[in-house]
Amino acid sequence: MTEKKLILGLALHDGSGALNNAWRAPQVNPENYANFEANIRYAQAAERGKFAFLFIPDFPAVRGDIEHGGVRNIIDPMIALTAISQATSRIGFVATGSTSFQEPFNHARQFKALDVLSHGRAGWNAVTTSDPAVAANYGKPVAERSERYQRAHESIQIVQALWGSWQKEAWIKNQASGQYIDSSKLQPVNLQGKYVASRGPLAIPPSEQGQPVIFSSGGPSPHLLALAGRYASGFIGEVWTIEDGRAQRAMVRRAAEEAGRDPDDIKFFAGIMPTVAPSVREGLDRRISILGDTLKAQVPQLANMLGVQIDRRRLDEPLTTEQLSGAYPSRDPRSGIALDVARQGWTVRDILAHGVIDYHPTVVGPAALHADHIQEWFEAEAADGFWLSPDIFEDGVDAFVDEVVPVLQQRGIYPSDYIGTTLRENLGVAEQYGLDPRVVGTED
Ligand SMILES: Cc1cc2nc3c(=O)[nH]c(=O)nc-3n(C[C@H](O)[C@H](O)[C@H](O)COP(=O)(O)O)c2cc1C
Repeated sequence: MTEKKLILGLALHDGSGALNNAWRAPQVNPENYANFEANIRYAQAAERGKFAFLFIPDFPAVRGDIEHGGVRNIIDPMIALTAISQATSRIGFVATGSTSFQEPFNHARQFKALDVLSHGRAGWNAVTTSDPAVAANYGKPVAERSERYQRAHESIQIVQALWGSWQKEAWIKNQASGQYIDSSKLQPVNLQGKYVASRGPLAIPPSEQGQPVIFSSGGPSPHLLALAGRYASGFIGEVWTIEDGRAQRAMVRRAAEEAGRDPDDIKFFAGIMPTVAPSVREGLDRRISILGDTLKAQVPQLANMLGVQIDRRRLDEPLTTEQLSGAYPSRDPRSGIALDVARQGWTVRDILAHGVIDYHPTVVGPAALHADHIQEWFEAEAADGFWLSPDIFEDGVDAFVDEVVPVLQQRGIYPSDYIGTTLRENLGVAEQYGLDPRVVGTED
């Protein structure tokens, strides 16, 4: 049995859950969007399950079907995590911050402050954000990709330099001598890039983990790989199959090596959207009762994925033999899974309730099924860990922690306790303070 243990993270966003319509589920308080106590409860449950981190995606704009679907975003990641940090002691916090719209000095200050007040548990998911609705909120156009990534390289380097600008031995705080700071160890960084700049220094001391950990998320474009390879300790991918996971994890590790780093210093995370229930049937029914008519609206997309006509009025019938023999997976990476589920003979409604159109693989059913999925991917080296988006946070986090986590622990692939007190220790990534001396230059 391998000594290496898998790592878990939990997505937090609107206080309801990852399912469409989660805010309408009877066990959910529809005010949870503005109710921080709910997020604190979920964080404490995840900590009971020894999760290494909470992950907060962020698209600061009104987008999507807000009229019926809810806001699908957290009010403010840094403020939410500040509150949560005071009600937890081990779990880490990875918040998204856009390099395209924030100044590096703001990022450096906020993330290091969170790191210090959480005693070394902060991480920054540095994204380039290409959503025009977000850009409009900052009064800017969406820059083209190479500019966004150049700005991202400059931003992360400036942020890390600012983090290191209060050197480890700078804080004398000698009440007898009267010397507070050794000012030779708190010096400006004087960094001027093409898009961003900062003089510094940043007046925040090191945390217990030195400085926050950097994460990257997205598809494996050459731009993103070059960024992640240089700076990221965690990479959140978007993969539906073990083969995809293996390929993307290998790409991310290679990118780290090419940047002069140890590939084990970047952990690859796959997503999973769990519905834990006593049986698959009960899990599907739980999802159907919440998803309601949104399932019917997904029928044309399913038909496209499988290359067949599907009549919306025949939602409660399986695909016919003719439909199945004519079906083939489209270019949509989820269509192979959809076809497998269809071939098992489920009705169209049930196929959709399996989450075949969700944005990460969905597992529905008893704990052992979830553990099998996770173990299979982990042992195939398709992921170092998973970030979970439970269907309904209110009872879905507890169900995963109380039912699935013990199975993973019994199988010897998940730790029975936290390795340490900092995010860096619990991810198993190297110490770093300031810039990484192994990493030089920006994107070619
Ligand atoms: C799992 C995952 C989570 C992401 N989270 C965010 C996010 O919270 N905010 C954001 O602006 N972009 C997010 N992204 C988008 C990516 O960072 C990136 O912008 C996207 O893949 C487009 O790539 P490009 O910038 O190279 O065009 C996420 C992507 C993935 C796969």
